[in-house]
Amino acid sequence: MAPYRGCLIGRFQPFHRGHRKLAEYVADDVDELVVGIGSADASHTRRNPFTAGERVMMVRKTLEPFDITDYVVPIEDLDRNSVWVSHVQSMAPEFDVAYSNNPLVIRLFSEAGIEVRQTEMFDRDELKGSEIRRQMIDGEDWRQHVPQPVQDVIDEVDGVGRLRDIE
Ligand SMILES: Nc1ncnc2c1ncn2[C@@H]1O[C@H](COP(=O)(O)OP(=O)(O)OP(=O)(O)O)[C@@H](O)[C@H]1O
Ligand SMILES: NC(=O)c1ccc[n+]([C@@H]2O[C@H](COP(=O)(O)O)[C@@H](O)[C@H]2O)c1
Repeated sequence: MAPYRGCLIGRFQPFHRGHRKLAEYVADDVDELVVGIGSADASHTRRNPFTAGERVMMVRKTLEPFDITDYVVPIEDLDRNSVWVSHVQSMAPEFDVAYSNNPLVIRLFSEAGIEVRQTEMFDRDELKGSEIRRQMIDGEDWRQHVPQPVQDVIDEVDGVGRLRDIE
């Protein structure tokens, strides 16, 4: 029988401890995990500082110790929401269920007849990409909110310097 696959889509700017807990939770639900790196074409902005490749490294290195097969697939944005789900399907391994709390993503998958599961938010006050990026810019302790392999990637690419330099 084909493995039951779940797809987790997000921008992961950066991949933080909330995302890791979410991936752990989804891994319990499915045989294989597809992680879609959304807005793959975006980088070097305050909202999307990291490239798709850098985010692939963050996710792969963090999920490495997990006992699950995972596929990490960059997915560029499109100007047309109406064909985005087909675009995702054209880039990712076939999956049975998607996981997201993003209202637009939920709406688009549901209209395409794909089951979407919403999940609990963990420590959302602290585990939030925009807040972690702000802490990086303001010199606060962002490290506690991201897994060690993600800290290593951010250090490798001088992510803090990059965020401070760009508008
Ligand atoms: N703390 C968290 N706990 C569980 N799931 C989370 C948490 N933060 C985000 N997610 C989920 O991860 C997916 C991807 O989220 P995303 O990459 O936008 O993170 P974010 O922290 O909301 O970042 P940003 O503030 O940059 O929008 C979404 O489905 C979102 O609901
Ligand atoms: N038309 C489109 O390109 C389209 C539509 C819906 C979601 N998305 C992407 O899906 C991802 C959703 O992730 P977030 O939940 O982290 O926002 C984002 O990268 C978003 O840009 C793209």
